[in-house]
Amino acid sequence: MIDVKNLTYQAGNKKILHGASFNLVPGEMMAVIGANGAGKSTLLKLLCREMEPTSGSIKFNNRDIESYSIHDMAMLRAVLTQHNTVSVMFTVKELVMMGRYPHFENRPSAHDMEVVKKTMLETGITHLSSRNYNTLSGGEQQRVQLARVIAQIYDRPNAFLFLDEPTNGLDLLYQQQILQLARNMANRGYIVISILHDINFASQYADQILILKNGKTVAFGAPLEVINCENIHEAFNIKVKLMECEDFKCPLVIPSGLMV
Ligand SMILES: Nc1ncnc2c1ncn2[C@@H]1O[C@H](COP(=O)(O)OP(=O)(O)OP(=O)(O)O)[C@@H](O)[C@H]1O
Repeated sequence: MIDVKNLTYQAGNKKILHGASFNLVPGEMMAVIGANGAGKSTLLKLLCREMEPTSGSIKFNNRDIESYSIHDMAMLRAVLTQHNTVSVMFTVKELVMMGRYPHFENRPSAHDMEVVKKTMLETGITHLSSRNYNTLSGGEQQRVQLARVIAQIYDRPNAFLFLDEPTNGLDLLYQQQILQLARNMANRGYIVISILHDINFASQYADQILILKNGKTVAFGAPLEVINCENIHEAFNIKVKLMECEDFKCPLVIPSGLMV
């Protein structure tokens, strides 16, 4: 369970995040959407404990996150960041094994190797196993990175998966594959939080959506409750039209011009 209350982050005089509050239960996927500079990455960094909040609280499974050791945090949450350049030559299998580093000291156990094998199978990258990671396409690399973070928490059913714009730079097929893999993790009981730029992907894949603008919460709730013209105007400063679509949890959002 993740319980966030009144989370605020300030840099100098600038409030970057103001009083964000939400809670998520196992099996839920939350998308964080909002315009550039809305505070999405700041929120994710606070959740990862990469930065400390100015005020407010974050509880993971009913415990303040500060009470977890660094090792416990590595067992509890895995993070897919945006920039994953690898300067040394690693095979795909070696890179996915990095996700298991918090689980062993010198050598991976048979269990670690089994987890890497299963994760590669589930993310559809087994055929790339011996390839040099740096020779893969952007979409293939993103799937390998996702396999790495899934391997980190594969055998931790109460864990969380945090994704920072995981579909960035990917074609439509890879975008769908990455989000489906994230959705599958939520369906297995993990809590997944993903920053997304595409509102329609957010409403298609997420159970909850947090909409931010200038660090403030515009809305938090199920796609049907929060995806409407008013909230999208408010958050993105654009006009939109809504179109009913059978397979979506809420109407499709179609940009229809700038606000005057
Ligand atoms: N340490 C800092 N000092 C001053 N301003 C900061 C600091 N960190 C972030 N900001 C500002 O806070 C705002 C929110 O940044 P953040 O990276 O969280 O936005 P975002 O919603 O992830 O944006 P994007 O969609 O462009 O990635 C931005 O205007 C950014 O310039």
